[in-house]
Amino acid sequence: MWRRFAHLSLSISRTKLQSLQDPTVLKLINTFSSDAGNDGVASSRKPFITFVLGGPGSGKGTQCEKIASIFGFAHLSAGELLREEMSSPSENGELIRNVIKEGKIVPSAITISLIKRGINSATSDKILIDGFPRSEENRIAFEKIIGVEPDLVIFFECPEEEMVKRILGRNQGRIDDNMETIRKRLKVFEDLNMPVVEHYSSKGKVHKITATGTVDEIFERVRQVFASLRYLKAFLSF
Ligand SMILES: Nc1ncnc2c1ncn2[C@@H]1O[C@H](COP(=O)(O)OP(=O)(O)OP(=O)(O)O)[C@@H](O)[C@H]1O
Ligand SMILES: Nc1ccn([C@H]2C[C@H](O)[C@@H](COP(=O)(O)O)O2)c(=O)n1
Ligand SMILES: [Mg+2]
Repeated sequence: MWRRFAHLSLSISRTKLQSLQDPTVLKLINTFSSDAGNDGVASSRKPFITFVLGGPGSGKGTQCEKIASIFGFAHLSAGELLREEMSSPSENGELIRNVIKEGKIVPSAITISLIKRGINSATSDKILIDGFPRSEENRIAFEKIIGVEPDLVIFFECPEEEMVKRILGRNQGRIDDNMETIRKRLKVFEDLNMPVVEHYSSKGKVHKITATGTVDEIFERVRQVFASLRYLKAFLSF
């Protein structure tokens, strides 16, 4: 059985928590109302899963590194896992390369098997999944295969021109960091990824972060969300 990171309903009164009247805490109460576990990942623990979403170049990877180092999360970047798979002698390497170059989305079965492996080998039971799910198809497949919903969703909102500027300045030799692919990725983001954000928003799981300003200014907004989690954790002694 997975160990619940935050199984609020067992030990505390919802009314008592709501009496705190802190909007962030109230939102977080809703995020902790998830789902029964199953055998999608190693069955000894139930990780606390955060999906980190945002357009291409919105700063997901940059902020995840900071969250991981300060709050002790394991960071799994779907794009990074796919790039590693693409560069290894994998049977899916060629397919992944073509899909990434076209700015499209790799079939869910491939991405989820890489994420599942990452969750099972993570040394923390708090997991950030960066850049996933990218589509409703990704989301539905994850919930079916892994058997859980995320506890929390962080969404970085950033204007397109800022995202383009950041990607063109990234200089990491990525095959999709060129104007032709960026245009396609932006369209895929609007058409396929935004419905995922809307789905989780309707379930009260999304924390929208304004992703403009310096890395530190943005992290201060992010930090407040995760600090509230810690606060909740201390308050509840779970
Ligand atoms: N607040 C910021 N201001 C300026 N540059 C930034 C900021 N945050 C990140 N960057 C830079 O912008 C580029 C894109 O950031 P990052 O790789 O974190 O975005 P991402 O959302 O993970 O993008 P992708 O979806 O393409 O992987 C990087 O070169 C990063 O150093
Ligand atoms: N769930 C995902 C995540 C990523 N990809 C592919 C397509 C993306 O354009 C590319 C790069 O991802 P990023 O590093 O920008 O997060 O990887 C995918 O198909 N499915
Ligand atoms: Mg990234």
